[in-house]
Amino acid sequence: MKLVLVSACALLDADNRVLIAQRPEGKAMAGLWEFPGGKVESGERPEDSLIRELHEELGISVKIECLAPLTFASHAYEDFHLLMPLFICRRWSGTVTGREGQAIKWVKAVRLRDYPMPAADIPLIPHLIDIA
Ligand SMILES: Nc1nc2c([nH]c(=O)n2[C@H]2C[C@H](O)[C@@H](COP(=O)(O)OP(=O)(O)OP(=O)(O)O)O2)c(=O)[nH]1
Repeated sequence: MKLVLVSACALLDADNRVLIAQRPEGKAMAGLWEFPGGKVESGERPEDSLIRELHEELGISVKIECLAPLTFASHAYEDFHLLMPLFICRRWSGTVTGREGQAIKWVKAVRLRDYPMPAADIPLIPHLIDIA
């Protein structure tokens, strides 16, 4: 099966709220709430890919040293296997904005289960609760 590498980030605010974004209509898994990020392109480091996506999707600038690895998802979807490192980030510049029209929300880690997320993300929630 095809292995797809996706970098994702849990942005955490001063109250330990986590940022989630809603996948837009027309995309696979539309309507589900996800951690910002995206596919790592060939030749790209996962961290650089994430920094690029955070800028494109949310309009913020993140320094590589502000990304800390938390855990990863390894999940078999029907048509591909997802390997997704999850970083956390508490420091960025700029204001978080849904630049691609996506809804965004700051949510307490213990409330993440109230938002439908992709199957791969469910096992990540306890890790975020642990650090909150
Ligand atoms: N960014 C992100 N993607 C996730 C999460 N959980 C999860 O299963 N995914 C999946 C959804 C997609 O299949 C893939 C991320 O791809 P993407 O958002 O860059 O690309 P896409 O689906 O828009 O596809 P494409 O049009 O770029 O090919 O990882 C998550 O928490 N965040």
